[in-house]
Amino acid sequence: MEGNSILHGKRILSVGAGSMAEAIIRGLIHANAVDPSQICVTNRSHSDRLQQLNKLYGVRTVEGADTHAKVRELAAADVILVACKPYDVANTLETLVGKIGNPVILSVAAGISIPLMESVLGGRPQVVRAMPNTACAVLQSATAVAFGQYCTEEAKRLSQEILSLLGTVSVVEESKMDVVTGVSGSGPAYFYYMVEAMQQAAESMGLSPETARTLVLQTMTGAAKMLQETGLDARELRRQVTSPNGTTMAGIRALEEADFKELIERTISRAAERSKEMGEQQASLLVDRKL
Ligand SMILES: NC(=O)C1=CN([C@@H]2O[C@H](COP(=O)(O)OP(=O)(O)OC[C@H]3O[C@@H](n4cnc5c(N)ncnc54)[C@H](O)[C@@H]3O)[C@@H](O)[C@H]2O)C=CC1
Ligand SMILES: O=C(O)[C@@H]1CCC=N1
Repeated sequence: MEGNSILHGKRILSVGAGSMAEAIIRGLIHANAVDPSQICVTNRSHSDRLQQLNKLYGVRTVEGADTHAKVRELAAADVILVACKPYDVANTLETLVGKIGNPVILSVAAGISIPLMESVLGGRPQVVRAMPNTACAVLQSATAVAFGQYCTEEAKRLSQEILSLLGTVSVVEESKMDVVTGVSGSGPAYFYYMVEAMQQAAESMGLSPETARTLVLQTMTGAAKMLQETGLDARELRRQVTSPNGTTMAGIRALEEADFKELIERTISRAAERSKEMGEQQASLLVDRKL
């Protein structure tokens, strides 16, 4: 662990202990970027889940109901990772008001806008909205980030440092976050779906499950490495696989007949729309509550 890192001695409190919180915690611990004692996790319920995270990663935990300990953790936090479901964000942030200093509020919640979070927190909170993906767990996330109006340079550097330990970081305008969510937040699931489909097809055509898994996984990994390491774009790499009138051409033709590119556009667009919709729902609930 680097003693001179901007993360040195910083306290990170994760509000939420689900898949995304675990992916980030696992990544930070595996990157050897923080000492487990710098991370504390809290959850609304399920103390067995907190115990599990403590056992797996050595992080500290506080139970939702453990009020004194929680108040202490909130007051001391340098970064509060908001990793609960989008519909829980506003209520969760409300419970922080008056109990926190001026930490970086690092939200990974899909759809929930920076202005909404700023308005719930009141004052001049340092809100950072990020959209990582679960590959944080293996330090390969494609993360996009947008900064709120009250973020200091230090807050921007701190959040970027944390996120860049977990993979690539692209700074975007907040208005692009729904699209980002459709592309790279949900993206791993499309990829896994493709893997499932290829494995299923391979098995139904007579390959053993083990052979199907090995061939499909290595094909995906090899193709991803070719994209990264050759610097060639996908179209050129595809051309190199496609012999005139050969097998690949026959396979690609089936994808074209099914309008594969249009299907992918629809897939990303639906996910992006859902992100926008979730944000709008939460914003209107908040307006209703204030009336
Ligand atoms: N799963 C993914 O691939 C990605 C998820 N996200 C975002 O991450 C967030 C979490 O998603 P998941 O981890 O998949 O959900 P999840 O359902 O696995 O975890 C959410 C956790 O938050 C806890 N929680 C709810 N309210 C709380 C409160 N007031 N205090 C403490 N804990 C509370 C719940 O008990 C639960 O453990 C969501 O907002 C999602 O949009 C973002 C990028 C990718
Ligand atoms: O499915 C979801 O809503 C979350 C956000 C991006 C990936 N998973």
